[in-house]
Amino acid sequence: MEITLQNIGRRFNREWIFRGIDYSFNEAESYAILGANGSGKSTLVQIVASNLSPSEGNITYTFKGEALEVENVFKHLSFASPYLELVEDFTLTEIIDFHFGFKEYLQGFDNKEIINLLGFEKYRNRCIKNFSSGMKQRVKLALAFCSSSPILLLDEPTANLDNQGIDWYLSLISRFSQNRLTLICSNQEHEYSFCKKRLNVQDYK
Ligand SMILES: Nc1ncnc2c1ncn2[C@@H]1O[C@H](COP(=O)(O)OP(=O)(O)OP(=O)(O)O)[C@@H](O)[C@H]1O
Repeated sequence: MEITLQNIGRRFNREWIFRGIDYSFNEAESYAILGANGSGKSTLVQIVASNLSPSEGNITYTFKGEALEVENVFKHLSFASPYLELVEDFTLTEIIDFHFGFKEYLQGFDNKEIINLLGFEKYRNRCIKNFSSGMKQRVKLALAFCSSSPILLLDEPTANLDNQGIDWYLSLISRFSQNRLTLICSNQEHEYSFCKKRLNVQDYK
């Protein structure tokens, strides 16, 4: 999967958040999207995910050498962010089944293996609404990691995680970002230190 941004800009009302982004995200590489609070990292990743339209410019997706229609992009990406809501009335095991009603499992994973990866065996029948914010964040990451998709988008991946949770993320990110185009929105070095490529949205004010 390759994603090309041509002269991308986004404004809310009259305020331009960024303009003139020309950039290519190449297959199976890892990118950090950097910038201060409010600089537009989440806005950019929402545009890349095709959840938000750019106010100007073009974005193109190439999958296996062929152009991909914008309306089909969602099928090829996994996304985790603190502002993404989980269905609170589901138990852990139900939410995994629900998620994988729409997505395919990464090879070698199923409901049980994801619960093992989370280390949440004793919480399998607990409702998501009774999970702590850090536990929910781990679930969001595990669902994204274990979905078979060529694009992995993580916005503030260690938000709400304690030191143990951060270590859990760090122990997994290299493995799950391998062979997929990975974008990490962050201003915390530990979250993206493995990314060789960096795009700072503040360079496009
Ligand atoms: N729907 C919206 N309507 C109006 N303004 C918005 C909207 N969404 C975002 N903004 C504004 O766009 C700017 C960029 O927000 P964004 O969330 O992309 O920043 P960020 O770099 O991800 O910030 P943070 O590091 O705090 O998460 C901010 O000024 C924000 O208030």
